Amino acid sequence: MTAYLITGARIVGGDQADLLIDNGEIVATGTGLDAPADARTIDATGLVALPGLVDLHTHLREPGREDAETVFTGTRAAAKGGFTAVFAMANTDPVADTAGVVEQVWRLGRDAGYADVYPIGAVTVGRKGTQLAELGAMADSAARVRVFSDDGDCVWDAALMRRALEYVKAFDGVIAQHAQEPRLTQGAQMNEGALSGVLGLTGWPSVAEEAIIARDILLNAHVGSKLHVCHLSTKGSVEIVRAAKRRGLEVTAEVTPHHLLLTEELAASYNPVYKVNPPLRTKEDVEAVREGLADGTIDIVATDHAPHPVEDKDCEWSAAAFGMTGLETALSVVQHAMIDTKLLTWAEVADRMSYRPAAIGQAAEHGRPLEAGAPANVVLYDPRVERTVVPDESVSLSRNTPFEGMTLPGKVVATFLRGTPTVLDGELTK
Ligand SMILES: NC(=O)N[C@@H](CC(=O)O)C(=O)O
Ligand SMILES: [Zn+2]
Ligand SMILES: [Zn+2]
Repeated sequence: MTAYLITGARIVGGDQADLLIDNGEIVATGTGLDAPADARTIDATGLVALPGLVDLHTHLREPGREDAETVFTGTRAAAKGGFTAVFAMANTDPVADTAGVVEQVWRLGRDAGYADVYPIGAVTVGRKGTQLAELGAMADSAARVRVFSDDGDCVWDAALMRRALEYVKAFDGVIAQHAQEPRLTQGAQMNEGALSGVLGLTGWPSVAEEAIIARDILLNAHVGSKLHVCHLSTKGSVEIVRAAKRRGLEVTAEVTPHHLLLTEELAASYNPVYKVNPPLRTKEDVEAVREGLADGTIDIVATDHAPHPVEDKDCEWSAAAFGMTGLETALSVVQHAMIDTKLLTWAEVADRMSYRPAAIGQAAEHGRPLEAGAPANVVLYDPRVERTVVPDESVSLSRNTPFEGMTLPGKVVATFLRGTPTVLDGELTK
Protein backbone atom coordinates (compact mmCIF):
# COMPACT_ATOMS: atom_id res chain seq x y z
CA MET A 1 0.00 0.00 0.00
CA THR A 2 1.26 3.46 -0.87
CA ALA A 3 1.89 5.69 2.11
CA TYR A 4 0.71 9.31 1.92
CA LEU A 5 2.20 12.30 3.65
CA ILE A 6 -0.35 15.10 3.63
CA THR A 7 1.36 18.37 4.50
CA GLY A 8 0.08 21.64 5.90
CA ALA A 9 -3.63 20.82 6.15
CA ARG A 10 -5.89 22.53 8.65
CA ILE A 11 -6.90 19.45 10.65
CA VAL A 12 -10.34 19.92 12.18
CA GLY A 13 -10.29 19.76 15.92
CA GLY A 14 -6.52 20.38 15.82
CA ASP A 15 -3.85 22.63 14.33
CA GLN A 16 -2.35 23.07 10.93
CA ALA A 17 -0.16 19.97 10.69
CA ASP A 18 0.98 17.05 8.57
CA LEU A 19 -0.82 13.75 8.42
CA LEU A 20 0.91 10.45 7.67
CA ILE A 21 -1.24 7.64 6.30
CA ASP A 22 0.05 4.10 5.92
CA ASN A 23 -1.39 0.60 5.96
CA GLY A 24 -4.93 1.95 6.06
CA GLU A 25 -4.38 3.94 9.22
CA ILE A 26 -3.41 7.39 10.33
CA VAL A 27 0.10 6.72 11.58
CA ALA A 28 0.88 10.15 12.96
CA THR A 29 -0.03 13.82 12.91
CA GLY A 30 2.28 16.74 13.64
CA THR A 31 5.28 18.29 11.96
CA GLY A 32 8.58 16.80 10.82
CA LEU A 33 7.03 13.35 10.55
CA ASP A 34 9.19 10.38 9.65
CA ALA A 35 7.62 9.25 6.36
CA PRO A 36 8.69 6.11 4.46
CA ALA A 37 11.01 6.94 1.56
CA ASP A 38 8.42 5.95 -1.06
CA ALA A 39 5.58 7.89 0.55
CA ARG A 40 3.62 10.14 -1.78
CA THR A 41 3.46 13.75 -0.58
CA ILE A 42 0.29 15.79 -1.01
CA ASP A 43 0.65 19.51 -0.42
CA ALA A 44 -2.55 20.38 1.44
CA THR A 45 -1.69 23.95 2.36
CA GLY A 46 -4.94 25.91 2.57
CA LEU A 47 -7.06 22.76 2.62
CA VAL A 48 -9.24 21.54 5.45
CA ALA A 49 -8.76 17.91 6.54
CA LEU A 50 -11.98 16.37 7.79
CA PRO A 51 -12.83 12.84 8.87
CA GLY A 52 -14.48 10.96 5.98
CA LEU A 53 -18.10 12.07 5.75
CA VAL A 54 -20.89 9.67 6.70
CA ASP A 55 -24.32 9.89 5.06
CA LEU A 56 -27.06 8.33 7.13
CA HIS A 57 -29.64 8.71 4.33
CA THR A 58 -28.77 7.78 0.73
CA HIS A 59 -30.89 6.16 -1.97
CA LEU A 60 -28.68 3.89 -4.06
CA ARG A 61 -31.67 2.39 -5.95
CA GLU A 62 -30.14 -1.07 -6.33
CA PRO A 63 -31.78 -3.57 -6.62
CA GLY A 64 -34.58 -2.54 -8.94
CA ARG A 65 -33.91 0.91 -10.33
CA GLU A 66 -30.46 0.54 -11.79
CA ASP A 67 -31.50 3.05 -14.44
CA ALA A 68 -31.48 5.74 -11.72
CA GLU A 69 -28.44 4.67 -9.69
CA THR A 70 -26.49 1.59 -8.67
CA VAL A 71 -24.40 0.85 -5.63
CA PHE A 72 -21.38 1.38 -7.88
CA THR A 73 -22.40 4.76 -9.32
CA GLY A 74 -23.92 6.02 -6.08
CA THR A 75 -20.82 5.27 -4.05
CA ARG A 76 -18.68 6.94 -6.73
CA ALA A 77 -20.82 10.04 -6.24
CA ALA A 78 -20.37 9.61 -2.48
CA ALA A 79 -16.58 9.46 -2.76
CA LYS A 80 -16.57 12.56 -4.97
CA GLY A 81 -18.55 14.36 -2.30
CA GLY A 82 -16.09 13.37 0.44
CA PHE A 83 -18.11 10.49 1.92
CA THR A 84 -16.47 7.27 3.08
CA ALA A 85 -19.67 5.65 4.36
CA VAL A 86 -23.27 5.77 3.23
CA PHE A 87 -26.40 4.22 4.69
CA ALA A 88 -28.50 2.83 1.85
CA MET A 89 -32.25 3.30 2.19
CA ALA A 90 -34.53 0.30 1.97
CA ASN A 91 -37.03 1.52 -0.66
CA THR A 92 -35.55 -0.63 -3.39
CA ASP A 93 -37.30 -3.28 -5.50
CA PRO A 94 -37.34 -5.82 -3.96
CA VAL A 95 -37.53 -3.89 -0.70
CA ALA A 96 -34.59 -4.41 1.67
CA ASP A 97 -36.74 -6.22 4.22
CA THR A 98 -34.85 -9.54 4.43
CA ALA A 99 -31.33 -10.65 5.32
CA GLY A 100 -30.86 -11.69 1.67
CA VAL A 101 -31.41 -8.24 0.20
CA VAL A 102 -29.39 -6.31 2.80
CA GLU A 103 -26.47 -8.73 2.38
CA GLN A 104 -26.60 -8.25 -1.39
CA VAL A 105 -26.43 -4.45 -1.04
CA TRP A 106 -23.65 -4.70 1.55
CA ARG A 107 -21.58 -6.97 -0.74
CA LEU A 108 -22.07 -4.74 -3.78
CA GLY A 109 -20.72 -1.85 -1.72
CA ARG A 110 -17.71 -3.79 -0.54
CA ASP A 111 -16.92 -4.99 -4.06
CA ALA A 112 -17.21 -1.48 -5.55
CA GLY A 113 -14.73 -0.15 -2.99
CA TYR A 114 -15.64 3.55 -3.06
CA ALA A 115 -17.39 3.89 0.28
CA ASP A 116 -18.60 1.51 2.95
CA VAL A 117 -22.27 0.74 2.39
CA TYR A 118 -24.42 0.14 5.45
CA PRO A 119 -27.81 -1.13 4.33
CA ILE A 120 -30.86 0.18 6.16
CA GLY A 121 -33.54 -2.46 6.70
CA ALA A 122 -37.23 -1.82 6.13
CA VAL A 123 -39.37 -1.64 9.27
CA THR A 124 -42.34 -3.40 7.68
CA VAL A 125 -42.71 -6.12 5.08
CA GLY A 126 -42.58 -4.52 1.64
CA ARG A 127 -42.71 -1.11 3.41
CA LYS A 128 -46.46 -1.62 3.37
CA GLY A 129 -46.90 -0.56 6.98
CA THR A 130 -48.89 -3.56 8.16
CA GLN A 131 -46.48 -6.24 9.41
CA LEU A 132 -43.03 -6.00 11.03
CA ALA A 133 -40.17 -7.15 8.78
CA GLU A 134 -37.50 -9.63 9.95
CA LEU A 135 -35.57 -6.99 11.88
CA GLY A 136 -33.61 -9.51 13.93
CA ALA A 137 -32.54 -11.53 10.89
CA MET A 138 -31.27 -8.35 9.20
CA ALA A 139 -29.44 -7.35 12.38
CA ASP A 140 -27.78 -10.79 12.59
CA SER A 141 -26.89 -10.90 8.89
CA ALA A 142 -23.44 -10.15 7.45
CA ALA A 143 -24.72 -6.61 6.83
CA ARG A 144 -25.23 -6.12 10.62
CA VAL A 145 -28.16 -3.75 10.12
CA ARG A 146 -28.75 -1.31 12.98
CA VAL A 147 -30.85 1.36 11.26
CA PHE A 148 -34.37 0.54 10.13
CA SER A 149 -36.66 2.74 8.06
CA ASP A 150 -39.67 2.61 5.75
CA ASP A 151 -38.38 5.87 4.25
CA GLY A 152 -40.47 7.09 1.38
CA ASP A 153 -43.42 6.18 3.58
CA CYS A 154 -44.24 6.82 7.20
CA VAL A 155 -44.76 4.06 9.76
CA TRP A 156 -48.08 5.71 10.57
CA ASP A 157 -49.66 2.91 12.63
CA ALA A 158 -48.79 3.85 16.21
CA ALA A 159 -49.02 0.27 17.48
CA LEU A 160 -46.66 -0.96 14.79
CA MET A 161 -44.25 1.91 15.44
CA ARG A 162 -44.30 1.06 19.13
CA ARG A 163 -43.53 -2.59 18.42
CA ALA A 164 -40.70 -1.69 16.06
CA LEU A 165 -39.13 0.59 18.68
CA GLU A 166 -39.44 -2.17 21.28
CA TYR A 167 -38.04 -4.83 18.98
CA VAL A 168 -34.80 -3.02 18.05
CA LYS A 169 -33.85 -2.58 21.71
CA ALA A 170 -32.62 -6.19 21.67
CA PHE A 171 -29.70 -5.25 19.42
CA ASP A 172 -29.48 -1.51 20.13
CA GLY A 173 -31.02 -0.55 16.79
CA VAL A 174 -32.69 2.70 15.81
CA ILE A 175 -35.90 3.41 13.91
CA ALA A 176 -35.49 6.23 11.39
CA GLN A 177 -38.90 7.69 10.73
CA HIS A 178 -40.10 9.41 7.56
CA ALA A 179 -42.46 11.71 9.45
CA GLN A 180 -45.46 12.27 7.22
CA GLU A 181 -49.04 11.85 8.38
CA PRO A 182 -50.57 10.22 5.29
CA ARG A 183 -54.13 11.47 5.75
CA LEU A 184 -52.92 15.08 6.02
CA THR A 185 -50.81 14.81 2.88
CA GLN A 186 -53.05 12.99 0.42
CA GLY A 187 -52.10 14.17 -3.05
CA ALA A 188 -49.76 16.78 -1.56
CA GLN A 189 -47.39 18.39 -4.03
CA MET A 190 -45.64 21.23 -2.21
CA ASN A 191 -45.53 23.13 1.08
CA GLU A 192 -49.00 24.27 2.18
CA GLY A 193 -49.37 28.04 2.32
CA ALA A 194 -50.38 31.06 0.31
CA LEU A 195 -48.08 30.02 -2.53
CA SER A 196 -49.56 26.54 -2.95
CA GLY A 197 -52.95 28.24 -3.31
CA VAL A 198 -51.65 30.61 -5.96
CA LEU A 199 -49.93 27.82 -7.89
CA GLY A 200 -52.90 25.49 -7.62
CA LEU A 201 -50.82 22.65 -6.15
CA THR A 202 -52.15 20.59 -3.25
CA GLY A 203 -50.51 21.74 -0.03
CA TRP A 204 -48.47 19.74 2.46
CA PRO A 205 -48.99 21.25 5.89
CA SER A 206 -46.14 21.50 8.38
CA VAL A 207 -48.37 19.84 10.95
CA ALA A 208 -48.32 16.60 8.94
CA GLU A 209 -44.62 16.31 9.78
CA GLU A 210 -44.80 17.75 13.28
CA ALA A 211 -47.68 15.57 14.47
CA ILE A 212 -45.75 12.38 13.68
CA ILE A 213 -42.53 13.67 15.25
CA ALA A 214 -44.35 14.61 18.46
CA ARG A 215 -46.17 11.27 18.57
CA ASP A 216 -43.02 9.27 17.95
CA ILE A 217 -41.01 11.12 20.60
CA LEU A 218 -43.71 10.26 23.14
CA LEU A 219 -43.95 6.65 21.96
CA ASN A 220 -40.19 6.31 22.13
CA ALA A 221 -40.05 7.80 25.62
CA HIS A 222 -42.69 5.28 26.66
CA VAL A 223 -40.71 2.26 25.45
CA GLY A 224 -37.18 3.62 26.05
CA SER A 225 -35.73 2.92 22.63
CA LYS A 226 -33.97 4.90 19.89
CA LEU A 227 -35.78 7.17 17.45
CA HIS A 228 -34.21 9.08 14.59
CA VAL A 229 -36.18 11.65 12.57
CA CYS A 230 -35.40 11.73 8.85
CA HIS A 231 -35.17 14.99 6.87
CA LEU A 232 -36.83 17.34 9.36
CA SER A 233 -37.98 20.46 7.49
CA THR A 234 -40.13 22.83 9.54
CA LYS A 235 -39.66 25.40 12.28
CA GLY A 236 -42.27 23.59 14.36
CA SER A 237 -40.35 20.31 14.05
CA VAL A 238 -37.19 22.00 15.33
CA GLU A 239 -39.12 23.38 18.29
CA ILE A 240 -40.59 19.96 19.14
CA VAL A 241 -37.20 18.22 19.01
CA ARG A 242 -35.57 21.03 21.01
CA ALA A 243 -38.21 20.81 23.74
CA ALA A 244 -37.90 17.01 23.84
CA LYS A 245 -34.13 17.15 24.22
CA ARG A 246 -34.49 19.72 26.99
CA ARG A 247 -36.71 17.25 28.81
CA GLY A 248 -34.01 14.61 28.37
CA LEU A 249 -35.98 12.54 25.88
CA GLU A 250 -34.00 10.36 23.47
CA VAL A 251 -34.30 11.49 19.85
CA THR A 252 -31.92 12.34 17.03
CA ALA A 253 -32.75 14.25 13.89
CA GLU A 254 -31.34 15.08 10.49
CA VAL A 255 -31.71 17.92 8.00
CA THR A 256 -30.84 17.78 4.30
CA PRO A 257 -28.57 20.25 2.50
CA HIS A 258 -31.50 21.34 0.30
CA HIS A 259 -33.68 22.19 3.29
CA LEU A 260 -30.79 24.30 4.63
CA LEU A 261 -30.72 26.42 1.49
CA LEU A 262 -33.77 26.27 -0.80
CA THR A 263 -37.30 27.59 -0.32
CA GLU A 264 -40.78 26.89 -1.69
CA GLU A 265 -40.65 29.85 -4.11
CA LEU A 266 -38.72 27.58 -6.48
CA ALA A 267 -41.94 25.62 -7.05
CA ALA A 268 -43.33 28.64 -8.91
CA SER A 269 -41.18 27.55 -11.86
CA TYR A 270 -43.19 24.30 -11.98
CA ASN A 271 -39.82 22.64 -12.62
CA PRO A 272 -40.07 19.19 -10.97
CA VAL A 273 -36.38 19.25 -10.09
CA TYR A 274 -37.61 21.20 -7.04
CA LYS A 275 -40.21 18.58 -6.12
CA VAL A 276 -39.10 16.72 -3.03
CA ASN A 277 -40.41 14.93 0.04
CA PRO A 278 -40.69 16.67 2.47
CA PRO A 279 -41.26 19.76 0.34
CA LEU A 280 -39.08 22.85 0.27
CA ARG A 281 -40.47 25.15 2.94
CA THR A 282 -40.37 28.88 3.75
CA LYS A 283 -37.49 31.22 4.55
CA GLU A 284 -38.55 31.11 8.20
CA ASP A 285 -38.26 27.32 8.19
CA VAL A 286 -34.82 27.49 6.57
CA GLU A 287 -33.65 29.88 9.27
CA ALA A 288 -35.05 27.59 11.97
CA VAL A 289 -33.39 24.43 10.65
CA ARG A 290 -30.08 26.29 10.37
CA GLU A 291 -30.39 27.43 13.98
CA GLY A 292 -31.40 23.94 15.02
CA LEU A 293 -28.35 22.45 13.35
CA ALA A 294 -26.12 25.10 14.90
CA ASP A 295 -27.35 24.59 18.46
CA GLY A 296 -27.32 20.78 18.22
CA THR A 297 -31.10 20.30 18.26
CA ILE A 298 -30.67 18.74 14.83
CA ASP A 299 -27.84 16.23 15.19
CA ILE A 300 -26.71 15.71 11.63
CA VAL A 301 -26.84 16.63 7.97
CA ALA A 302 -27.93 13.73 5.76
CA THR A 303 -28.22 14.11 2.00
CA ASP A 304 -31.39 12.12 1.17
CA HIS A 305 -29.65 11.71 -2.21
CA ALA A 306 -32.66 10.62 -4.28
CA PRO A 307 -31.65 10.05 -7.91
CA HIS A 308 -34.36 9.79 -10.56
CA PRO A 309 -34.03 9.19 -14.31
CA VAL A 310 -35.00 11.96 -16.73
CA GLU A 311 -38.35 10.42 -17.64
CA ASP A 312 -39.49 10.48 -14.00
CA LYS A 313 -38.57 14.15 -13.62
CA ASP A 314 -39.03 15.64 -17.08
CA CYS A 315 -42.81 15.77 -16.90
CA GLU A 316 -45.66 17.75 -15.42
CA TRP A 317 -45.10 18.66 -11.72
CA SER A 318 -47.90 16.49 -10.35
CA ALA A 319 -46.71 13.42 -12.28
CA ALA A 320 -43.02 13.79 -11.41
CA ALA A 321 -41.17 11.75 -8.78
CA PHE A 322 -40.17 13.30 -5.45
CA GLY A 323 -36.47 13.67 -4.77
CA MET A 324 -33.17 15.37 -5.60
CA THR A 325 -29.56 14.26 -5.77
CA GLY A 326 -27.15 15.57 -3.16
CA LEU A 327 -24.00 13.57 -2.47
CA GLU A 328 -21.66 15.60 -4.65
CA THR A 329 -22.88 19.01 -3.48
CA ALA A 330 -23.55 18.38 0.24
CA LEU A 331 -20.34 19.75 1.69
CA SER A 332 -20.41 22.84 -0.53
CA VAL A 333 -24.01 23.58 0.43
CA VAL A 334 -23.16 23.16 4.11
CA GLN A 335 -20.18 25.50 3.72
CA HIS A 336 -22.40 28.06 2.02
CA ALA A 337 -25.32 27.79 4.47
CA MET A 338 -23.47 27.16 7.73
CA ILE A 339 -19.75 28.02 7.55
CA ASP A 340 -19.83 31.15 5.41
CA THR A 341 -22.68 32.43 7.61
CA LYS A 342 -20.60 31.70 10.74
CA LEU A 343 -23.27 29.40 12.17
CA LEU A 344 -20.88 26.42 12.38
CA THR A 345 -17.11 25.89 12.57
CA TRP A 346 -15.35 23.19 10.55
CA ALA A 347 -14.98 21.12 13.71
CA GLU A 348 -18.74 21.30 14.13
CA VAL A 349 -19.24 20.29 10.51
CA ALA A 350 -17.08 17.23 11.22
CA ASP A 351 -19.39 16.53 14.13
CA ARG A 352 -22.62 16.92 12.12
CA MET A 353 -21.43 15.11 8.98
CA SER A 354 -19.07 12.45 10.33
CA TYR A 355 -18.86 11.80 14.09
CA ARG A 356 -22.53 11.92 14.90
CA PRO A 357 -23.98 10.12 11.87
CA ALA A 358 -21.40 7.35 12.42
CA ALA A 359 -22.44 7.14 16.07
CA ILE A 360 -26.17 7.04 15.30
CA GLY A 361 -25.66 4.35 12.64
CA GLN A 362 -22.97 2.50 14.62
CA ALA A 363 -20.38 2.65 11.85
CA ALA A 364 -17.45 2.05 14.19
CA GLU A 365 -14.73 2.44 11.54
CA HIS A 366 -16.02 5.87 10.62
CA GLY A 367 -16.52 9.16 12.38
CA ARG A 368 -13.24 9.02 14.24
CA PRO A 369 -11.08 12.08 14.98
CA LEU A 370 -8.03 12.41 12.73
CA GLU A 371 -5.56 11.00 15.23
CA ALA A 372 -2.88 8.33 15.15
CA GLY A 373 -4.38 4.84 15.25
CA ALA A 374 -7.68 5.78 13.58
CA PRO A 375 -8.67 4.19 10.24
CA ALA A 376 -7.49 6.56 7.48
CA ASN A 377 -10.91 7.78 6.37
CA VAL A 378 -10.08 11.33 5.42
CA VAL A 379 -11.31 14.08 3.13
CA LEU A 380 -9.24 17.04 1.97
CA TYR A 381 -11.42 19.99 1.05
CA ASP A 382 -10.58 23.33 -0.51
CA PRO A 383 -12.99 25.95 0.87
CA ARG A 384 -11.42 28.78 -1.14
CA VAL A 385 -12.54 27.88 -4.66
CA GLU A 386 -15.95 28.32 -6.26
CA ARG A 387 -17.73 26.24 -8.84
CA THR A 388 -20.92 26.41 -10.83
CA VAL A 389 -22.97 23.23 -10.59
CA VAL A 390 -23.30 21.48 -13.95
CA PRO A 391 -25.50 18.34 -13.82
CA ASP A 392 -23.60 16.61 -16.62
CA GLU A 393 -20.41 16.76 -14.56
CA SER A 394 -22.02 14.49 -11.97
CA VAL A 395 -20.78 10.91 -11.66
CA SER A 396 -24.22 9.84 -10.43
CA LEU A 397 -26.40 8.10 -13.03
CA SER A 398 -29.04 10.77 -12.50
CA ARG A 399 -29.05 14.50 -13.17
CA ASN A 400 -31.76 15.83 -10.83
CA THR A 401 -29.73 18.33 -8.86
CA PRO A 402 -31.66 21.39 -7.67
CA PHE A 403 -28.40 23.36 -7.53
CA GLU A 404 -27.90 23.47 -11.30
CA GLY A 405 -26.40 26.80 -12.33
CA MET A 406 -25.73 27.89 -8.76
CA THR A 407 -22.25 28.97 -7.77
CA LEU A 408 -21.23 27.17 -4.60
CA PRO A 409 -18.05 27.39 -2.57
CA GLY A 410 -15.54 24.61 -2.08
CA LYS A 411 -14.34 21.43 -3.70
CA VAL A 412 -13.35 17.98 -2.49
CA VAL A 413 -9.69 17.53 -3.44
CA ALA A 414 -9.10 14.03 -2.06
CA THR A 415 -11.00 11.28 -0.28
CA PHE A 416 -9.28 8.34 1.44
CA LEU A 417 -11.10 5.15 2.36
CA ARG A 418 -8.98 3.17 4.84
CA GLY A 419 -5.83 4.71 3.40
CA THR A 420 -6.70 4.17 -0.26
CA PRO A 421 -7.55 7.28 -2.25
CA THR A 422 -10.93 7.10 -3.98
CA VAL A 423 -10.51 10.70 -5.12
CA LEU A 424 -7.21 12.50 -5.85
CA ASP A 425 -6.75 15.96 -7.40
CA GLY A 426 -10.52 16.25 -7.43
CA GLU A 427 -11.04 13.20 -9.65
CA LEU A 428 -12.05 9.60 -8.97
CA THR A 429 -8.98 7.36 -8.90
CA LYS A 430 -10.69 4.45 -10.67
N1 LIG B 1 -36.95 12.42 -0.63
C1 LIG B 1 -37.64 12.17 -1.70
O1 LIG B 1 -38.29 13.09 -2.23
N2 LIG B 1 -37.69 10.95 -2.26
C2 LIG B 1 -37.12 9.76 -1.75
C3 LIG B 1 -37.93 9.15 -0.65
C4 LIG B 1 -37.85 9.86 0.67
O2 LIG B 1 -36.75 10.21 1.13
O3 LIG B 1 -38.86 10.06 1.33
C5 LIG B 1 -36.94 8.78 -2.88
O4 LIG B 1 -36.72 7.59 -2.65
O5 LIG B 1 -36.97 9.22 -4.05
ZN1 LIG C 1 -38.20 10.25 3.34
ZN1 LIG D 1 -35.07 9.36 1.58
